[in-house]
Amino acid sequence: MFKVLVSDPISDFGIQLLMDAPDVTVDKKPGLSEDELIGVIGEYDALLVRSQTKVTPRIMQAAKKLKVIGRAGVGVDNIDLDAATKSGIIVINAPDGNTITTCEHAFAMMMALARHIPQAYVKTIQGTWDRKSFVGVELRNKTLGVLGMGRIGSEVAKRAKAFGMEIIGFDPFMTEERAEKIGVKLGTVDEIIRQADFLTVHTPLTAETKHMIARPQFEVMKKGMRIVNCARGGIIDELALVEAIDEGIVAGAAFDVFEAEPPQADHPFLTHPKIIVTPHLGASTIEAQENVAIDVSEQVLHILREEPFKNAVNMPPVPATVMNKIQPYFGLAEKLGYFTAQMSKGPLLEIVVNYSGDLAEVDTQPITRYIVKGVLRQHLGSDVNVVNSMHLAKVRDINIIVQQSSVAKGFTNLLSVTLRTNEEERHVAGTLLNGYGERIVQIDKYPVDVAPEGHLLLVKHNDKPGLIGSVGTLLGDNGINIATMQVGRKIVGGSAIMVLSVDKIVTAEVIQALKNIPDLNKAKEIVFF
Ligand SMILES: NC(=O)C1=CN([C@@H]2O[C@H](COP(=O)(O)OP(=O)(O)OC[C@H]3O[C@@H](n4cnc5c(N)ncnc54)[C@H](O)[C@@H]3O)[C@@H](O)[C@H]2O)C=CC1
Ligand SMILES: O=C(O)C(=O)COP(=O)(O)O
Repeated sequence: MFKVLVSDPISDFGIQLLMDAPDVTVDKKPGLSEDELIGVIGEYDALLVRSQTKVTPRIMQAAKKLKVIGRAGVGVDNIDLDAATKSGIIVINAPDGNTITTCEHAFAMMMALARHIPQAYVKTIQGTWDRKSFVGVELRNKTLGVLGMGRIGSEVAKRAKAFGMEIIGFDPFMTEERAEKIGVKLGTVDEIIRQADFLTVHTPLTAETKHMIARPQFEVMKKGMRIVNCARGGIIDELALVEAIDEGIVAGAAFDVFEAEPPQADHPFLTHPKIIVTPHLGASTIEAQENVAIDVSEQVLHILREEPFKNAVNMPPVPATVMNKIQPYFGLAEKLGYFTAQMSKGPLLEIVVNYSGDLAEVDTQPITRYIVKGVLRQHLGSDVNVVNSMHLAKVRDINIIVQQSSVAKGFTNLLSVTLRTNEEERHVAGTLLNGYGERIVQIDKYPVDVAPEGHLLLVKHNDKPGLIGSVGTLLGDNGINIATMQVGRKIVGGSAIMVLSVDKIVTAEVIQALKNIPDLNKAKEIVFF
């Protein structure tokens, strides 16, 4: 039974899928402190959060069973991604479910700012009928600067067009064609801040975007411009903004997010007459909360059940079309890595992976993660997974070389793994055969055809008459049934290998007895999972 902890308020309707799953129990414990979370996290397989729960390295260390952290929303800046990756915990988010809701909130904030709605409301309900102090401005014919033209920024731009605004945007990934399609002029950050009557930011908070709007930017802004931040606190320097408003450069600001949340009681935004604020409500609609909770619940369930999943934040993104092509190789990749590692002696220095045939034409990074996972699992067991395999190899100074070639030695696809240790170099190649599934087709220099499953016995010997019979007799005498047998050799009478799939474990004594057979050079049992 998988245990899921929900530590922030997340839509019940959205997590119904998890609550109904027969193999899952869900505990809702919103508002736990870091220490409280550390106290309970050890028993959980999955953690579901929004932005309140700060998932720190200390929590991750205590989370011995945790496989996945699901963020019911977009921003994952409350989750220490490096610590998650090192601990092999998959972090997923729900990037699409709150786009429109947050865009609408940014728009509501921009309109409230233009027409002083919050300030006018307060005065009116206090009994003052003040029509002079709240003369606003129209949005029509104003220039809206949009920094960050991803999902939310693009939707804001589309709506601004309907209000008759000119839009000038910047995003490192925005092409001229796409900008033209949504009616946005592209500009540099400098051009945007000089021209904007309204400026709205929709980037994540990164080292690059932190304080991207600060004193030097305020100094060149159009006098009387207005600023909206419904993305992340810290993109705009809060103290520099207050100064810019007090100096008359900025006419007003609307903020949904703060550098520290919740802000201290004496935060200058909370009392400034020209700044309006909301308590991080951008994603807070019934629709968005249901959407993100459904999305994240579906993916968490897939991860717990070891099924394919999407929206991982601490793994490279793979488009669905590519994923469909590469996913069938994941099992083979891990088995090849595991097989080669079991064959090898000595500390591992290098893993060389070669993709050929069909595999040379797709992004195979995720397959490499499975190979490395297979290699490392021999010694690290369940501590290694596809999230941390590359990291664990790196910290052990294991070099990973990935090669591609279009020729696949007669196969439509071929995946080969070579391990270099300080003692030897071992090599295994496999393929996915239509109708037959996973096959190992080469071991070191020998061609074979073996299904990577169960127990295999790998024997190196000299190609001499009677040797196969001796091996069969010895195994038979020890009650070990041979299911299949493959012999591979390069030249008649030269060195050869035998791969036997056997029905039960071959004990150390039997291995030793095999090694005593004349002309039998090596015997090794290989197991699969
Ligand atoms: N207030 C709230 O409750 C909510 C806030 N958010 C926040 O809104 C922001 C945007 O979310 P989405 O549009 O869904 O993300 P997104 O990933 O679709 O878009 C972000 C865009 O920012 C761009 N970007 C990154 N660095 C940049 C830079 N230096 N200059 C200009 N652009 C840059 C990226 O290329 C990307 O296109 C995120 O920070 C997210 O956490 C999202 C949902 C709710
Ligand atoms: O999705 C995001 O990035 C948000 O900021 C929304 O945060 P929340 O889930 O409302 O705590």
